[in-house]
Amino acid sequence: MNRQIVIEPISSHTFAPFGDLIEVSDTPDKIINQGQCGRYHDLAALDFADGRAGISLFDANPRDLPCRLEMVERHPEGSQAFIPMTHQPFLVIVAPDQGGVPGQPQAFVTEPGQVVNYHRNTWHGVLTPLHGPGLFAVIDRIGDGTNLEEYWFEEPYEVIKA
Ligand SMILES: NC(=O)N[C@@H](O)C(=O)O
Ligand code: NI
Repeated sequence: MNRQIVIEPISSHTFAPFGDLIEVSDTPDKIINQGQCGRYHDLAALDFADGRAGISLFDANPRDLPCRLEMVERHPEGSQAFIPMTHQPFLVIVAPDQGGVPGQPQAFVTEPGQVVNYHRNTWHGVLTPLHGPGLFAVIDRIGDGTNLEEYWFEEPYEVIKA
């Protein structure tokens, strides 16, 4: 069984089954602040069941490629957005759900400046910066319960560049 995952280009279309890929476009939705700022409005589907939205800061260790994927996780009660505080790409791993367990994982690397919002209950790898500092703002659900389901693969995958 091929346990290699080849990184593929990310686009809002390829990522759509798993979440929102957020970035500025050529034309802002609205020009504000006396013409000094473009607003790119309401770009993600946020979802926080029985809880509230929170902003946290994550300071994660950068990883080198190729890297091992030993597990994926998901948050049954809410979406989770990762907003890089640097202009650096990061690794995004997602997998479809197949009867309650993850199917074949897919790997993407964002373009600098792109933001990712995992939809509620989407299998994903943990935050994986590829360059330091691995500083991110994270918008996810604050509420009761664990809101975390982990799945450890019997055999790890190797994530490699195309
Ligand atoms: N557990 C946690 O707060 N972080 C993970 O959900 C993650 O996706 O990195
Ligand atoms: Ni997560």
